[in-house]
Amino acid sequence: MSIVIEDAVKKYGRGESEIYALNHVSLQIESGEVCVILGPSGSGKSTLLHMIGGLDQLDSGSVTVDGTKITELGKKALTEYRREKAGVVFQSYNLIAELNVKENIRVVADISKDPLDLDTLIAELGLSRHATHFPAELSGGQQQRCAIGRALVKNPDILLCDEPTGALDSVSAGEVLEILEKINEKYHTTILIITHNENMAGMADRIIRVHDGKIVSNEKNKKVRVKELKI
Ligand SMILES: Nc1ncnc2c1ncn2[C@@H]1O[C@H](COP(=O)(O)OP(=O)(O)OP(=O)(O)O)[C@@H](O)[C@H]1O
Repeated sequence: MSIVIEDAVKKYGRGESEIYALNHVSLQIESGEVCVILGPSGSGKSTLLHMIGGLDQLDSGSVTVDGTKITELGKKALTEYRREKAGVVFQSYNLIAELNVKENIRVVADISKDPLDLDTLIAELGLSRHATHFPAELSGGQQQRCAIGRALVKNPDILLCDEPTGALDSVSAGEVLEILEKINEKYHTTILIITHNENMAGMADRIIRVHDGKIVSNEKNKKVRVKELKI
């Protein structure tokens, strides 16, 4: 799904404490791209991702996904967009502690129109042997792979990942990124990844750099396999 953002503005605070989280941002991401978003803390990366995910509202400007201006959708249509089209993965895995891996993923499958096959997805995530394990019995990397499964089971067109490897060691981070790479290849999901890790940029088709609420660069990149990166 292509993403077009036009003149997006999001401000927080008032008067002296007013800040522009997004300061007249315009950008375009092509369908099926892996896009890595880099920038210092507080530069507006998460705000940008939330807007694309329909999780928050702009003050002005627009976000268009696959030809639909999601910034103009009513409540019901926006909920449907979030439920069907956009999957979100956070640094903290947010799994339900009382449910095992398969059940955590099934919760979302049950409310999706056309979910992926649970067992196939769990195998792709490398979690077949852990399908009946509870979050407390999993490593951080395994928990994040489960969280990715939960975001992916609805077969979204866009997968939005906010620092997905921020809490992981480099080996687990590499495994998570290889899964994102595989998913992009198999399902042609457009994937946006926020990170502080410059080395991750190598896996991107597009690298976007954000600073003080502005896009400072947005460039195509000739990507390499995650395996070849030093994460
Ligand atoms: N709900 C909020 N209320 C007030 N200010 C906010 C809110 N959300 C974000 N901000 C501010 O907007 C700016 C951009 O925040 P954002 O979280 O998008 O940055 P970020 O680049 O994702 O940072 P980090 O890498 O630390 O997660 C920051 O100055 C932040 O303090």
